[in-house]
Amino acid sequence: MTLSEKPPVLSLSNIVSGYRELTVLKGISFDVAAGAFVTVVGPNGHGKSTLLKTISGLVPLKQGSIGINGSPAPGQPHAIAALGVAHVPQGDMLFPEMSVLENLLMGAYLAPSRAEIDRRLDEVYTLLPKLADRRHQIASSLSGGERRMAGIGRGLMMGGEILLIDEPSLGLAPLVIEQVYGVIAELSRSGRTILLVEENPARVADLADHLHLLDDGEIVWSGPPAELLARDELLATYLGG
Ligand SMILES: Nc1ncnc2c1ncn2[C@@H]1O[C@H](COP(=O)(O)OP(=O)(O)OP(=O)(O)O)[C@@H](O)[C@H]1O
Repeated sequence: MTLSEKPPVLSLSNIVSGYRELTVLKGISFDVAAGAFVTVVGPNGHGKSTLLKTISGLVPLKQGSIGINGSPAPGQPHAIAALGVAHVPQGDMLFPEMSVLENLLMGAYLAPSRAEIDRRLDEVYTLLPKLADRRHQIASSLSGGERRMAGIGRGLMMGGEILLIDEPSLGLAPLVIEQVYGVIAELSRSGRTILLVEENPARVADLADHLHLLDDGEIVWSGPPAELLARDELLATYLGG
C-alpha cells in the first residue's frame, strides 16, 4: 500500500481558527496518512503554529472539523493527547530549573503505569543518548541543541504515534539543525506519523513526503518538496526567494 492509499490518521476539514476576534486559519483542509511525513511551510506569522495548536486543542476551532484515526477529535488537549497526538511546541518550553529527567517525566503525565513510563524513557534514551548522559542536569544548563532534543524527548514521553513538531530548527546553528533533523528522520523511520512546520522547505527536502505551503492562513500550494524547490516563482512570492 502506498502512503496515499493508507487511511488518514489525521484529517483536517475546512479548519477556521484563531484568537478571539482574530481569524488566523481561513479554511485549511488536508489529510495525513499513517506513517507519512508532512510539512507545512510558510513565512512567519502566517499561521503555522496556530495550525498545530488547533490540532492539539490549544486553540479552539471556529469552524470545520478534525478527525483523528477516523473519529472526530475531542475538544480538550489532554483527550487529544490521549489519542496519541504529541505536540512538540516551538522553542524549548522546558521547565528550566527541573532536571532533564523531570522534564521528560512531565511528558508522561497520561501514561498508564510506571512500567510504561520506564519503557518510554528507555526508548527516548536509546534514540537520544545525550539526554541519558544529562538526565540529572537542570534544563537551563543544556546547550540549545540539547534543549531541543529534550523538547522532542518530552513529546515522545507522551507515547504518541502522531507527532506535531513546531519549527525544530528555530534559533539553532546549521550543524545542530542537521542533528535535530537526523533524530526526526529516525522517528519517521520508526513508523511515526509526522506533521512538522518549518519556514525553510530546503530543510525537509529529503525527509518530507508532502509539503503544504501556507500563506495568510490558507494553503496556496501542495506537492512534493522537490517540486516546490524547483518553482522559483513560488519561492520568490511566498518565501522571499
Ligand atoms: N496567543 C495569541 N493571541 C493573539 N494572536 C496570536 C497569538 N498567537 C499568535 N497570534 C497571531 O496569529 C498569527 C499567526 O501566528 P502563528 O504563530 O500561528 O504564525 P507562524 O506562521 O507559526 O509564525 P511563527 O513561526 O513566527 O510563530 C500572527 O498574526 C500572530 O501574531
